[in-house]
Amino acid sequence: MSAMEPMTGQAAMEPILKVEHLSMKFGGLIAINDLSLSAKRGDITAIIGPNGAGKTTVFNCITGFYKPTGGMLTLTRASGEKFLLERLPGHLITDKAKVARTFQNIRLFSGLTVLENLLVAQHNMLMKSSGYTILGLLGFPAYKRAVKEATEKARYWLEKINLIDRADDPAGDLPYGDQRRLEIARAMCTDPELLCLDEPAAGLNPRESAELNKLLLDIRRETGTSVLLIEHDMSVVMEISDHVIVLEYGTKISDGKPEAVRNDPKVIAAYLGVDDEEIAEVIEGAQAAHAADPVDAAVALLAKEAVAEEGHDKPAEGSK
Ligand SMILES: Nc1ncnc2c1ncn2[C@@H]1O[C@H](COP(=O)(O)OP(=O)(O)OP(=O)(O)O)[C@@H](O)[C@H]1O
Repeated sequence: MSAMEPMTGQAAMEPILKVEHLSMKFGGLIAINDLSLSAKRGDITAIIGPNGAGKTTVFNCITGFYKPTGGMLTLTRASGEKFLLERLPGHLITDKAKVARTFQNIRLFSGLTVLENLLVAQHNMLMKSSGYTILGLLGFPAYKRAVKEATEKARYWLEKINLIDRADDPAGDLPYGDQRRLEIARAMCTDPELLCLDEPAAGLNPRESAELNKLLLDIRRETGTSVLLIEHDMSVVMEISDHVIVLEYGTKISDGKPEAVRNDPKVIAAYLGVDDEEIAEVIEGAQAAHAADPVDAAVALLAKEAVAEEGHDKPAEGSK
């Protein structure tokens, strides 16, 4: 298969993203080990897992920042066109495969205005309409039309994220939560079919996390964009995801609906750093004791035990 392939009739039914036998090594470290997963078109799919599980590495492989050591990443657009992401240069992953991303650390142009940040995102489209010439930039009607359209699109997204009143302020002056939403708006200005968000709720307070949930659900409903999300904030993951994939040490340990994953002893064990058989036993105990939410009760009990154990291990204050 070439990096770009024409549509087939079946294609629109296929998952938007299929990752097959992905592996990524950094020297002797195996960050991703034979990982396969898929994301359904129109779904919000979350990738979760403890620190260092390999989530960002998967994103970096999908978005062309890393060339994987092995495996295949197939993006199928709604038109049926297929792209092998591991073979595409980064700029074509955005322009042709229509994948956009945000980063764990905010990467806005803080000295540019809020509106300008959204226009820069559309730079490639504007350059194309100028015919890549100075004359084009000066007078081409197509260019003028493209600038008008780009500004309209930017303003549309600023309305959506409630930042239209701050359009002319430097992006760096915005509060942190607003900058996070602006990054999402910037990604949406490239008209992605797959939006990859790396910890969009990091550093947000509960009100801002709730706003983020609403924004992502609105995006999905109004544009049909598929969302792939890395997130540690379980209030975001559990409330808006259709499908959750859990990684640990670069491999998949669970995959399913949010509720099923939340109750999976393997997942709880990975997060608490304990044995999954022990978790299963404690959950059974909580069920037998008729706890309202046996999983919550089991997690609370194990977390309490872990804290008590840690306190026990610590030398008494004042001792050397
Ligand atoms: N460029 C790199 N060079 C060397 N090792 C790397 C590189 N990128 C990631 N790693 C290693 O790969 C493993 C997975 O890292 P990754 O950042 O993908 O995990 P993560 O699940 O996103 O973690 P977190 O939740 O803390 O962001 C870690 O052991 C990390 O140190």
